[in-house]
Amino acid sequence: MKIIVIGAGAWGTAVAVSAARNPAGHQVVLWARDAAQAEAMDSARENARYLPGIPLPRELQLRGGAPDQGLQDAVPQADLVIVATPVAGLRATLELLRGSEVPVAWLCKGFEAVRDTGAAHAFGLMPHEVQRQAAPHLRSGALSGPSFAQEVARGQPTALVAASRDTDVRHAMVEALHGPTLRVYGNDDLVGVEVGGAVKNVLAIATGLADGLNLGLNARAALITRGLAETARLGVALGARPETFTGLSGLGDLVLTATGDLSRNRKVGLLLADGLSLEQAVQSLGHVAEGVYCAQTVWQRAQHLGIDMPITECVVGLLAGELKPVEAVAALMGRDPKGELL
Ligand SMILES: NC(=O)c1ccc[n+]([C@@H]2O[C@H](COP(=O)([O-])OP(=O)(O)OC[C@H]3O[C@@H](n4cnc5c(N)ncnc54)[C@H](O)[C@@H]3O)[C@@H](O)[C@H]2O)c1
Ligand SMILES: O=P(O)(O)OC[C@H](O)CO
Repeated sequence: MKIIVIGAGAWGTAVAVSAARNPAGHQVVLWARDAAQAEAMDSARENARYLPGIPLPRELQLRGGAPDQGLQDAVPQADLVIVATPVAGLRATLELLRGSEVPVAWLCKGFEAVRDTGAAHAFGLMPHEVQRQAAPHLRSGALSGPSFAQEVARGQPTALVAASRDTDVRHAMVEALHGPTLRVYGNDDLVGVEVGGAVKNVLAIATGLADGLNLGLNARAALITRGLAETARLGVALGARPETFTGLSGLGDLVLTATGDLSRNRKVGLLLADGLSLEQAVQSLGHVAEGVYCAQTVWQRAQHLGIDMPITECVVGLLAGELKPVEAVAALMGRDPKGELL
């Protein structure tokens, strides 16, 4: 296959490396938005800024620059385009691909913040809703699941989920990436996969904070399980199937991100517990932590649908500086008793 990966951050680079190493012998181009970054990666054969220590396979081609500097000409020849920007860059990238017949997969995990577009809709959108506005005829889907870039790039065993309502798009994602160290499962529940991938980032901030405050392992397990319950409540209200939330993009990614110290979202929570401001925490990461940007929009969608998401509500209050950690704990523990399955 001919594969173009747009976005040379940690995850785009890891996925491009993995596809280039696939025994099927794909031709893979990694497209950085900055031509100088592409040149630096090409001469060092490493993405020193976003994925240091991982040699780029000889077969992987590095390109970069504005889309009119070759990207738009290359797309029609591709069999799959993978968009690896953060959610904030998804709309603009999909607008470039509007009209293309090539299957497109996005890797970002979050909901679009209203401020990204200035659009008049009342709340932030899920990635597939952004696609419907930006490139309505695109054949597309999401690639998600528990996957730290560093581990995928090192070839450590990983399982992903390829979500699309279009069977051919699911197959293109599986064909591009399924291999000896990467299992890619198909799922047609795009809403469920996107909700799981977005909300786990918010919940990982909560567990990072709880762990940083030494609230204990019981608290962490409670946040993960009750966090999954509120994720599923929102997802089902948005049209997802409940069983998706026990799958790779639900339970799988939540456990990984909430407990794995490679997570940037978890790190934000740990840094906030250390007393850093949100701005300092985000600055010190050097990478995107989508939970910071999508907590508010997840909460807006939940409110709009009348869905109770108490942990997300606390994270929103904490990130906005309206709630102190001790107040958040008191708010969660002080809720009225209720049935577990409600
Ligand atoms: N890193 C991981 O382990 C991992 C795994 C799975 C999914 N993801 C998701 O993939 C997405 C990208 O994450 P990452 O780890 O590569 O981030 P990163 O911070 O390592 O890199 C971000 C990349 O996006 C580019 N970028 C930033 N803002 C942009 C914009 N507005 N438009 C276009 N490009 C922009 C940057 O130049 C950089 O190349 C996120 O949504 C993240 O949640 C990451
Ligand atoms: O580092 P995080 O918190 O953005 O998480 C990375 C991946 O989404 C884990 O699956």
